[in-house]
Amino acid sequence: MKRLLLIYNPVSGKGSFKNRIDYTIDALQKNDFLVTPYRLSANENVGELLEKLDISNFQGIIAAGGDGTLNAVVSGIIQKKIKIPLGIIPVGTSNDFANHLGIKRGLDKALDKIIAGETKYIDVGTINNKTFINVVSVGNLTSIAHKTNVVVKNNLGKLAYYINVLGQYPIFKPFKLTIEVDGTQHHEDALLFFVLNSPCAGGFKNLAPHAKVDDGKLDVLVIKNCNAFEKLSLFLKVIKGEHHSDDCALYFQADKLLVECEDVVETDMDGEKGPDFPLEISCETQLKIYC
Ligand SMILES: Nc1ncnc2c1ncn2[C@@H]1O[C@H](COP(=O)(O)OP(=O)(O)OP(=O)(O)O)[C@@H](O)[C@H]1O
Repeated sequence: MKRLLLIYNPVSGKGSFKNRIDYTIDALQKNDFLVTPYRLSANENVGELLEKLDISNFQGIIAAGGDGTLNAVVSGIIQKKIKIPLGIIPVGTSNDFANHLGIKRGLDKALDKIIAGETKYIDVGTINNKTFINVVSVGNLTSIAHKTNVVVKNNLGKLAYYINVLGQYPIFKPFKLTIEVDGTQHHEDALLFFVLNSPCAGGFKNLAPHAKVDDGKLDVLVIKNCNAFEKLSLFLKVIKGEHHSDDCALYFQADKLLVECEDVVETDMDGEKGPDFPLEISCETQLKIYC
């Protein structure tokens, strides 16, 4: 039998996966996989866990949770240079990254991908020596994500987040960014800043319309400071994925960038608090996933 390590987050999304573990083990066992479940703790270092477990006994790792769980597990895999494939069971609130990979909600669909055993390599981002799988963001959107009450978020899902975004969008505070790419510096008075691996983030499906997870590049999007009318018009374009050529947006691709900020603003990576400025961001490593 092939051995799989199943790392699950008991609170992701509505916390429902913990009631589906027996079903998951049964489905995989019927297909000749022996499953070792592991219950993730808040802020756990998965790299240390993988070292303790002697991962050479396993043929694959599964992460069951949302984007934050995926970030924790992928960080451990990259940190310990582990080469076995990763399976994803998307049971978080947004699951932006899994959605883009075509791994839809629904346990059976996710398990089918693991059982079928097909794999591919995808890009992973690095920010100040930490790993991100989907997105780095800066700006008020980030503090809204961090401040959105977990209980409310789990009950209302993305709606709680959108209500907060819409309420606070008119009063987003601008910040002064310098982005250095290939020897060129961009100076921007920004409202929001994103570096994306996939096109989807924050529940928006086309935030980076040209992004591909396996092109060795990251997509950079700056929403510039603009007047109230331009803000509203841009927000509507973002929903349709038509914002990237707008005068109030700067959008390009890069494999390496250095970002400095004159103001004090929070950063976010994959929905969790990110490092402080300056940010050294690159797209370097490739991750093998069941897909
Ligand atoms: N056992 C646990 N108890 C409480 N919190 C946990 C536990 N394990 C992990 N966490 C926390 O869960 C968060 C990650 O949640 P995750 O992103 O998977 O779900 P989500 O927010 O519902 O989904 P998404 O990010 O896709 O919207 C991290 O902050 C992590 O520290």
